[in-house]
Amino acid sequence: MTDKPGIVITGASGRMGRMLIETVVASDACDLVGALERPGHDWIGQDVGAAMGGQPLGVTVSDDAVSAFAKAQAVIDFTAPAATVEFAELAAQARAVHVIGTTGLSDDDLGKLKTAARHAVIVRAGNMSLGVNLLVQLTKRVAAALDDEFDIEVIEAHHNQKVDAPSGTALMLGEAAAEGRGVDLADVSDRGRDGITGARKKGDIGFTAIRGGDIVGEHDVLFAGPGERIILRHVASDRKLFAKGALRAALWGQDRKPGEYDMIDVLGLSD
Ligand SMILES: NC(=O)C1=CN([C@@H]2O[C@H](COP(=O)(O)OP(=O)(O)OC[C@H]3O[C@@H](n4cnc5c(N)ncnc54)[C@H](O)[C@@H]3O)[C@@H](O)[C@H]2O)C=CC1
Ligand SMILES: O=C(O)C1=N[C@H](C(=O)O)C[C@H](O)C1
Repeated sequence: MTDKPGIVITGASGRMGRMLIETVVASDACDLVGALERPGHDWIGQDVGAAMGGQPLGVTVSDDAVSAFAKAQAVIDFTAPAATVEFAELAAQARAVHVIGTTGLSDDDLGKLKTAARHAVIVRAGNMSLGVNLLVQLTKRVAAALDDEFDIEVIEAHHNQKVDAPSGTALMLGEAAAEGRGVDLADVSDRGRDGITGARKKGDIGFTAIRGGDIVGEHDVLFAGPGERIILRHVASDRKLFAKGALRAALWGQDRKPGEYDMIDVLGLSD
């Protein structure tokens, strides 16, 4: 036992799960106390370090969230919407900080997270990197400075295994652009053009999703105006930056009041 926060990683075998295990184990500021996978996964019952092909870490992969969360001060969760909603309730019961990187959550899912956050700290962001969260603030400022003579388009590219579109980051950027313009994204969002779409509607915020190969995550916000274009761009080339951001959020969340927070709060980037 140490007095460092104990951290549980959900979705341990996933692209982000593995990166998070490595990041937590490499940190002096916390201890890895649990690793979860979905019921039936072939990692269940194995030491997580050995399952990853390395040295044993003394943590057995389990599908028992209740027991794992009882030992944890924080849960870092990059899985899938149904799992995240279930983990939010259990993390709140255990009073563990729940850091959520999962994207593709529905409005109904978000309502359930809000309920869980009455009892515990939830830090959620569609992107945990410093660069993207700076880009969010820049997008808001540029959108506020330009009128609707400038068409706003959010273009994102990801690997061929990504299951949701637009990406969580693209939606964060779209929300920021809408906020800068003083409009509601739901009223102006234009997704998935195909066929005879008619001319672009003034004031819309468009989204385009590219999927291919092993692209980690790339986002452009395009402001296309008469005679000029502004392009704000972020390129992620290593998932480590998301894992580092998530761990920072887990440590930041210790001793905070229950509620919903995001990476703008964690990084101190609010206007
Ligand atoms: N916010 C951010 O900075 C980032 C968010 N993401 C998001 O994180 C999520 C995961 O991404 P990847 O790691 O690429 O996906 P992945 O498919 O490689 O991993 C997801 C893992 O979750 C596991 N899982 C699913 N249901 C579970 C359950 N009930 N209990 C325990 N484990 C469960 C799966 O078995 C799998 O191992 C996606 O929603 C993605 O968009 C990814 C990268 C950065
Ligand atoms: O699924 C991914 O890989 C990523 N998902 C997040 C998103 O939906 O924006 C963040 C990052 O771009 C990688």
